Amino acid sequence: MIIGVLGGSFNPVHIGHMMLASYIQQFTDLDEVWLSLSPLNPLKAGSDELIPDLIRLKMLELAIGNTSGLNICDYELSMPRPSYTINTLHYLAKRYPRHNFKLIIGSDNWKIFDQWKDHEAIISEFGVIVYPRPGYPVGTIYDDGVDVVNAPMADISSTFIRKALARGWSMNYFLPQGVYDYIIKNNLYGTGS
Ligand SMILES: Nc1ncnc2c1ncn2[C@@H]1O[C@H](COP(=O)(O)OP(=O)(O)OP(=O)(O)O)[C@@H](O)[C@H]1O
Ligand SMILES: O=C(O)c1ccc[n+]([C@@H]2O[C@H](COP(=O)([O-])O)[C@@H](O)[C@H]2O)c1
Repeated sequence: MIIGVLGGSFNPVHIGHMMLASYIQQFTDLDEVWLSLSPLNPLKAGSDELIPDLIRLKMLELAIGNTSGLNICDYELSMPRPSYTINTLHYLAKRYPRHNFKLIIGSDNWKIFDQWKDHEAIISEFGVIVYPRPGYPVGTIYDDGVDVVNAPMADISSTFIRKALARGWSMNYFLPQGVYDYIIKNNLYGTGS
């Protein structure tokens, strides 16, 4: 099987992530998409807003449920921090030798991909799928091992959702229902205060 790996902090996972994962899984030759929970992006400083790993994992589980073709990878939670994507891909390739893994990244990350650890090895050993993000036109990419997927864009982010929740706005249409209910029930992101 060909598995696409979509990494993120998922703080919280929102419908933009889910639309993308669902689109790529169904409209490309990937068999599955695995959402890989990243405890800390190596290029971002830790933030107070990052809620505990296990709560973010729980929300991913609620978002995916038993959707066929979508899965969760929690390997990075047990890794030293920050966890680098190349290490995760090497681990997955060793752990699941019958699968081929490809990395899925947005055009925002593609722009700074040369700052990622062993970015050339990620392309040559695994391959990368780039999808468009608002404000970051993909243009034409000639690199072997890099494909572009024209997935539909939803211009929302976890940052926007955290801010809106903290202000008491309803984000029920921006989050998978189970995730929204869980946030409200547990007073996460400043809700209920
Ligand atoms: N609306 C969206 N549509 C498609 N991809 C998205 C969307 N939002 C984020 N992503 C991508 O999903 C991956 C995981 O994202 P991440 O968890 O950092 O979410 P985020 O919404 O960008 O978070 P934050 O606002 O906290 O930085 C990243 O590659 C990111 O570019
Ligand atoms: O391995 C790296 O050098 C590296 C550098 C920057 C980002 N990443 C990963 O890219 C994914 C998306 O990160 P983000 O914060 O832009 O959503 C997440 O899984 C990060 O761990 C990985």
